[in-house]
Amino acid sequence: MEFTKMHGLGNDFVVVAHFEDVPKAVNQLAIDICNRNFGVGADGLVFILPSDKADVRMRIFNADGTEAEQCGNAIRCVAKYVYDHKIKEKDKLSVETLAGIQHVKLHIENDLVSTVEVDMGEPILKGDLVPTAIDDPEVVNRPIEVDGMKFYFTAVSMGNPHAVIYVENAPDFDVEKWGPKLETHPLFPKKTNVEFVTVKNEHEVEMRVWERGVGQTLACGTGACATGVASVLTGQTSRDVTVRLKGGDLKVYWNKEDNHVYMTGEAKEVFKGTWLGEVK
Ligand SMILES: N[C@@H](CCC[C@H](N)C(=O)O)C(=O)O
Repeated sequence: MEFTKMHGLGNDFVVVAHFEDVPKAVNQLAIDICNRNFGVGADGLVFILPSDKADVRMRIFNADGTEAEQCGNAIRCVAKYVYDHKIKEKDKLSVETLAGIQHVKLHIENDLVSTVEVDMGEPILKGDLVPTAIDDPEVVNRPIEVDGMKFYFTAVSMGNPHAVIYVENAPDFDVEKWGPKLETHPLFPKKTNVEFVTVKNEHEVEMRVWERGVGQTLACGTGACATGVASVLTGQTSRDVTVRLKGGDLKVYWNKEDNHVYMTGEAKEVFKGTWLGEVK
């Protein structure tokens, strides 16, 4: 199976673009291919597929084999792949995902996509998609206890679940210790992505992330969007923020007019390869 290795700020993906649909045993394939010792190594496996509703369809599988509804960094990689490989030669694309159709604008330099702006749609603050079992419309700063430690989380869905937690110093926070305990807390029936955030000023936050089904990653696009929304809801930032992640920066803008969240950042193609394992 031919693949391309891509990343958005170090959130890395094995991208496969020549299938009509995903293989039957896709969950095991994702586990095998994402393995950093015995496979290619990646945070996720991404398929770019034909769509009858949009320019292309994206399906994203986490390193543990589970399918995610949405992935902000992967959408930017998909958009870059589609333009750079001349699958569609236009600078505005629509991408079908399990969380709906996303619209992207491409910024092109020397005939290649450099950065991508994604309309990530409206954040979801209530209902089944919000990562909490409690039927309570109040999403902001809810208490949660793990191993005798109390945190406060703001629940935001960007199509996939996020729990945003403000901490004193995100870059020094022990993500590896607390991330997995929060991801699998009984309060989150579908598990959750967890963002640890420090607000620097009204236009800048620092974020570290523990991703559902993956572990700590260098960046998370939907996590950055959820953080932008949570930071406005908690009155800490303006609607226009730079989210500083381990792998680099993302611009997030939550537009008051249409209630949509816009995310802008880079996407990179790193290498091509052939997967020699079985694809069933
Ligand atoms: N890295 C992604 C999110 C990938 C999916 C996530 N792990 C989930 O299970 O929801 C991003 O850039 O948004």
